[in-house]
Amino acid sequence: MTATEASTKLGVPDQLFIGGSWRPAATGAQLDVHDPATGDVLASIADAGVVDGVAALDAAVAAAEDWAATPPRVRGELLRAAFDLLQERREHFAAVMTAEMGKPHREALGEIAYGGEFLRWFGEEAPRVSGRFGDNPSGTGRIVVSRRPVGPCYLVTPWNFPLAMATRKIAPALAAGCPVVLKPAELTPLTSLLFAQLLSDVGVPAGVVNVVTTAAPAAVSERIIADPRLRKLSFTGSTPVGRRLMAQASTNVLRTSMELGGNAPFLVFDDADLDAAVDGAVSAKFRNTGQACTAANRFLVHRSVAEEFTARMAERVAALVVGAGTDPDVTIGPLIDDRAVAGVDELVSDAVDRGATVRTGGARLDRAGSFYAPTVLADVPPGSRLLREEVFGPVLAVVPFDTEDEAVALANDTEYGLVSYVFTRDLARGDRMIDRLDTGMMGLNTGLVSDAAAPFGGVKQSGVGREGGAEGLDEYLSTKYTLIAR
Ligand SMILES: O=CCCCC(=O)O
Repeated sequence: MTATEASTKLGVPDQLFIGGSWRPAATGAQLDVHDPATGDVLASIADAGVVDGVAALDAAVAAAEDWAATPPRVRGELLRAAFDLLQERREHFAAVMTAEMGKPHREALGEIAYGGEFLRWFGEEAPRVSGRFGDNPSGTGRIVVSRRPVGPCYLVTPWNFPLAMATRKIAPALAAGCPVVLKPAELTPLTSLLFAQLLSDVGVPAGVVNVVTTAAPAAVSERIIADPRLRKLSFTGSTPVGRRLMAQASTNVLRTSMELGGNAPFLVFDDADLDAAVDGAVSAKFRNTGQACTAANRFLVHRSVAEEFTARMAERVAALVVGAGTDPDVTIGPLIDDRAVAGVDELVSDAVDRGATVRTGGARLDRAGSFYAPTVLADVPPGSRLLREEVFGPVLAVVPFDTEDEAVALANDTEYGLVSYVFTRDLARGDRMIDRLDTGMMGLNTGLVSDAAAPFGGVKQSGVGREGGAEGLDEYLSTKYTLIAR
């Protein structure tokens, strides 16, 4: 089968979506998309260059005024229609996500439920944008504060959640009245093309959403970000790339939202409910095969329960079923590619060389595709790279601690500050952790915090800005103050 036939079989458009219509790349170039479970080519789609990126921005700029003037209720109802149609098409979306990203089918359905909620939530928020007014203190005029859409936005999304990261940006932008250019990751562009089709089918006007898929993201992004007509950049991805994009965005003083790397601590105190902690650890670590910025990276466990926790985790993790995401029994899919497998293996070898003990897993799986065995490591020594760097794979590293102060110091000993997880039955201690842990989000007795109604985001080098909740809409609005003279 040729790649193009495969693309047709997946039922995904294979061209760029610009100004409401599908078109090939100006150069005719094609980009191959691979199945991480087999390494086979899944589809061959348009590979945009700088010229296409500019055309997409042209289309967004042309649509900006009308979209900003579209009544908020109408914008909200389009988002709600997109939510409904996504539910109807969820099996198709799940199949495409599993094919291009590798996540197990049930996780793909979970991502559709999660990602869809951004459409529903921001559809409901669109008519609720409000301002304020009042007399100025000298009594010479009335202060009117209103909120306006920031203008054309450039949205750059990662490969690990191909739908949810797109809806988390597109939905608030559209609710606020901003047109967008979406650039999905080159490893997983198909879901975004399918989503562009869905938005077009529900009647989102031409030019409001444009999608450019490209194997040259740096060049395309640099050109779009340098364009003075762009007003906002939103990026989810690694901290090094985020830093570079922020520097580029500074030239035109763009509004930026950055969801960057994480190195989440997962604290288990001696009074924790260990059943809940083990369940929480499975979701905080093994969701998406550990490929999430929110994935727990360092399991800090009180010494008195460290052995029991580790033994129970090793048993649970050894029972996870690894394989192609299309197999309904599979709970752990492949990593995104072989480079990712090599990176995980390096970090595990480094920890083991320094004295960590492998309790289960610990090696690449000897089979075709990019698979790494779900792993539990005990007694990971300080100085191990695993404790400093984001693993982005199915590796759970346990570090024992003796006191609350030591646990907090270890948890905060990182340049990142996205999320932390705390398991304790002591409410006062849980409350103290809210103040003491330097992260933008915290799960107290839960291993999953993501929610369309909540502000997702980090502190320190995990980023700036929030996505989701009322705060997520603010990111796409600017504040306008008018003084009405008396
Ligand atoms: O890598 C970051 C993706 C965020 C996943 C989530 O929203 O839970």
